[in-house]
Amino acid sequence: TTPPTLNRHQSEVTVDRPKTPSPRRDPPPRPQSVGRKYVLLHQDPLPTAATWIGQKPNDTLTWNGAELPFCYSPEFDYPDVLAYRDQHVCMPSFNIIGTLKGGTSSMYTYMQNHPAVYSPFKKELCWFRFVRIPGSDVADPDMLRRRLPLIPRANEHGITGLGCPFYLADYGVSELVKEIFPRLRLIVMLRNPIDRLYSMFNMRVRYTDDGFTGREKFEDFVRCQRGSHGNVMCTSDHEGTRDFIYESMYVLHFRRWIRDFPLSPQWIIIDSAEFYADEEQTMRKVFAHLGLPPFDFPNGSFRPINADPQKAHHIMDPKLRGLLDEFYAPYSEQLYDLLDYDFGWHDTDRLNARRFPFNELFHEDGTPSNATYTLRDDPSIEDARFYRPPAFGVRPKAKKPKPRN
Ligand SMILES: Nc1ncnc2c1ncn2[C@@H]1O[C@H](COP(=O)(O)OS(=O)(=O)O)[C@@H](OP(=O)(O)O)[C@H]1O
Repeated sequence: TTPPTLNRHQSEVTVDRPKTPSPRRDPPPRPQSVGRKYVLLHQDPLPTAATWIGQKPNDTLTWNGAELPFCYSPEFDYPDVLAYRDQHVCMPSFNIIGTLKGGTSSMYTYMQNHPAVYSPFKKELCWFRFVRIPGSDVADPDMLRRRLPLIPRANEHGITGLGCPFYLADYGVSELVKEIFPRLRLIVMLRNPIDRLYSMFNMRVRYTDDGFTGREKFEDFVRCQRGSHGNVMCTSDHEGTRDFIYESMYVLHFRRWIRDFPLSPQWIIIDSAEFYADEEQTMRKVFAHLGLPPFDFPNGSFRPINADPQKAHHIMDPKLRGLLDEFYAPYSEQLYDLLDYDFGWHDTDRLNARRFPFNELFHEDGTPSNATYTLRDDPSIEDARFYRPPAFGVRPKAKKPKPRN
């Protein structure tokens, strides 16, 4: 067939194709459940799910003696919105949807080392975050397909995938993913919620964006991230600046996501601590689960990406850490129940001896309740100075460069 002509200003491209049976009208049967709830990478043996990756071509291609998975083709089962350029766009097979500061950039980078993984334009193609902004040029559905790797027809063995760790905590993304990429592998890296929060804060201070000046103290930030007048944790109403504290309440995000994607081997859930401790072993398992042949990483491949260069720029007060431990423990425990796995993030013996009614802060569906809890109960935090970030989108003015003499 002649390749379709592409007009960038057209939103739909008509393609003349011979009348062959359409996989969209007559989709291949879904694989049966493999009997496990989901894939947590400590499980051994891993459930095999390689058949989910793509349609098998008639001719197989092997690499290092193993058969390679097949790049998703728009002809396979994707909606028209992505079906152009005929078979030449490789659709994502996986997306690292969370969690921010969980080691996602390293995971993404290490995955790109595999010869059968095609690299898209960049990691954070967060298409579903922007698709709903009316009147914005980023709402263009061409945005995603223009940035996906183009695969020559003869070389469609291999997969591609994206990394948008914002998605886990975003509202409304799971519905869109279900609509557009119903079989996307959802990779989530879960890090100790306090370390994640601290890492997130440090990055913002380092980059002085999102309204940060670079002089914020972690205590002030935690005390009132959203300027909620001294109420501890200042939980989000999901507007404006991202709520980093809320982002670490993983169970709330999972509850939303599993409405559209029940726990199944479509999920790959990774304990970041285990990944940091042995990157190679984790990568081996991720590749195996994606149906990719094993890959021997060259020496020196596991340099941490996005590491905070000045870890000690502001030391976390141990009392504050204790308070955050108390705050997050109930959410983490619910996560352990949901995933049937204890990440061991909190000092549970100490916490069992002292409990705050944090659950009252949220309704079952994760929306904040009117209940408040004040830090005044904690004698370690008395001189409250409230940090109030400016509204989202307001950036400090760029400094004018000094004129040279
Ligand atoms: N291999 C390895 N070993 C140990 N630690 C590692 C590794 N890879 C990433 N990291 C740490 O993960 C943090 C960055 O996470 P992300 O890449 O997900 O950040 S981002 O959301 O993409 O900005 C960042 O944490 P902090 O240094 O605490 O900020 C990285 O140091």
